[in-house]
Amino acid sequence: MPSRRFADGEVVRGRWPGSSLYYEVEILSHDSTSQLYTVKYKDGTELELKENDIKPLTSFRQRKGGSTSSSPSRRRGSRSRSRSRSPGRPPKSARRSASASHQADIKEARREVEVKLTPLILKPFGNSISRYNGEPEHIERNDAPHKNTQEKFNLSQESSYIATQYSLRPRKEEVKLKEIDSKEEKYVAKELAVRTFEVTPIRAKDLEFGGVPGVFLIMFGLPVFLFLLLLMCKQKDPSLLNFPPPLPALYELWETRVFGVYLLWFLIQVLFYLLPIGKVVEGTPLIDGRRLKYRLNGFYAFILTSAVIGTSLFQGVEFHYVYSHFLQFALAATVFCVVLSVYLYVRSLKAPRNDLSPASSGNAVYDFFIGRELNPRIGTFDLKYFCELRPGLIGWVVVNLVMLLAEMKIQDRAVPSLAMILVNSFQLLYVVDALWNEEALLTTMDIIHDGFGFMLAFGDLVWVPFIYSFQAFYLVSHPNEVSWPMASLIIVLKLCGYVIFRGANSQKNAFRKNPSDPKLAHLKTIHTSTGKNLLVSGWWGFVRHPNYLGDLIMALAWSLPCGFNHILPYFYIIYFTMLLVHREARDEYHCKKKYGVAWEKYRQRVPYRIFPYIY
Ligand SMILES: NC(=O)C1=CN([C@@H]2O[C@H](COP(=O)(O)OP(=O)(O)OC[C@H]3O[C@@H](n4cnc5c(N)ncnc54)[C@H](OP(=O)(O)O)[C@@H]3O)[C@@H](O)[C@H]2O)C=CC1
Ligand SMILES: CC(C)CCC[C@@H](C)[C@H]1CC=C2C3=C(CC[C@@]21C)[C@@]1(C)CC[C@H](O)C(C)(C)[C@@H]1CC3
Repeated sequence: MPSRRFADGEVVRGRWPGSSLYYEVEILSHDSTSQLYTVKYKDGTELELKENDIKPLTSFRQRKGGSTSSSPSRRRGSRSRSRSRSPGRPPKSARRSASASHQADIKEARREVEVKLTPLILKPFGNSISRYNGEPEHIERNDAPHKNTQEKFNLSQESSYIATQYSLRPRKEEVKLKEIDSKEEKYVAKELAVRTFEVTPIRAKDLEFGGVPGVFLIMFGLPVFLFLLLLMCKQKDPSLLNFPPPLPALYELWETRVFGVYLLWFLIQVLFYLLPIGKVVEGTPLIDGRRLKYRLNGFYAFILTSAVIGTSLFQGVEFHYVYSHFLQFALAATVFCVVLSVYLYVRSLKAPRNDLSPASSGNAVYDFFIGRELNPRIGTFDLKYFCELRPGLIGWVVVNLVMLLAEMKIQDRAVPSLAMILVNSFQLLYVVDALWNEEALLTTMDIIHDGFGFMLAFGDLVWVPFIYSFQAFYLVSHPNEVSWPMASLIIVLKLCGYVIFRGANSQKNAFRKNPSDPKLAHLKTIHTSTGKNLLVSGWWGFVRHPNYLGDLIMALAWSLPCGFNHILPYFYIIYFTMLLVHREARDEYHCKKKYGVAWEKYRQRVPYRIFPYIY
């Protein structure tokens, strides 16, 4: 049996995941199978660390004068000393051979970070590690003056993560220091990136979606369920009490021409994605400090697609073909998604460990579903990012348009029904909003946490275009007349949902981008030991996931135009409630791990998750 180096109860220094910082931790236990130590940070956060990420207290060589207990001013003194070793001052490395200097620099950088940022340094600031995170006195107004330009701040904000980890200085000073330090920290992060970061395999108990049996069921069940729903919806009486229609044989559903049209659609979107228009931004830092670049041109892709669709309509292209072959298109998309998932899994086997998703487990079935590789790319082409917003999401709008035209044709209408117009415009607003705020996607769980595997491939390429368009599909064969007063009420509901959804998402994105944004000065925050704070007022003080609440209200407004004759058009809101309740639980789990006691405090301050006074 392999021996362990540290005993339970021993106080050591543990590396904070994703950074090079070492904090005082207590060893709680050790798992001999996974060889992981469960450690507790002073703010109560419990994490599992590898032995390599733990160091005895004695191994931390202190700077002369014992800087770990230094006062704020002395600390800054130590900063300026460290700056003298930044790339801006080459002599040291210039004196050495390239590889020797490289290695030595890494060593130096590591020692630098370890010594400079020991938690003891910050004691005089009432740091969250030495005090209960998020206590009332730590809840402060977000009213720091905004001195720096947005651009400057953005540059330093994420990359100076290391420097701000435990710092609770006045914000004014903080922002200045962030700027000064950003270059240095970037350098350190870059150098440290050469070390391989081992993705810790998560244990069976941490598997989400019901583990291996759960994901197995989802992978086989969802496509079958999709076809059943579509077939049911096509029935004259789509009551759930009716026996579900038999699934047609695969050969009846397969049409090579349809698959060709689907491929053409996909390739057009690839082409638009590759156009060198739109600004390039950096994603959130990866586990090894790197930040990937993303071009934001989703909105342009949408405009170009609209132009192509408009021209095709004008040229008399028969869009009814999509409606009359809807099941065939769903199958073509499913087949494409399966092939893509297999490709993603196979290529992930060659991916460096650094590139694996934190959600991956080491189990082949589970990883095929959740995605093994976090950001699979071919050159600069980011497969996950592309699929999340382009072929499926824009495809959804096109499918809705197809349904609108089909309704006019089948019901022999000169103009579409009010119900169809409402559904089309509501969902168009949702998609345009997503593309307009494309950058916000970079901070979602899908991009940061989940890999790219069957789950997102199927969700993005099949589920979104063929299930999210379900209301419009339903209205083609089940007309519903909506009165104007009813329509007005539904519009008000949709707008309320949208205001909450957009308000909450924009507030959080603005805060994450620039916590000193003067527009957010009135908001209260809780400090956390990671350096990122949590909003506790505004939308995020209302419930813990106000964006989900807004999204669900909008989802209800999408179903109401279909009337109350059948439950089928309400499938979306039922599914979506389940998805978001589950997603909220996943996010809660991650935030608890990330923020420890501060998250607990946030939960106390904001007790409801999604629905105020209900849940
Ligand atoms: N239409 C659809 O099918 C779907 C739509 N969505 C929508 O996508 C959007 C993004 O959703 P999702 O990625 O799940 O999650 P969120 O956008 O809600 O992001 C959750 C993260 O926000 C941060 N956070 C949580 N609480 C606070 C707080 N009080 N103050 C500041 N930051 C906080 C945390 O990350 P950190 O602290 O690390 O920044 C947390 O992990 C939502 O609007 C959702 O409705 C999602 C799924 C499906
Ligand atoms: C069926 C599967 C088990 C689950 C599939 C889930 C996916 C359909 C969703 C997961 C997260 C999504 C997001 C959006 C669409 C649905 C999926 C892919 C989103 C692009 C919709 C538009 C929003 O404005 C958004 C915030 C950009 C969404 C991001 C998450």
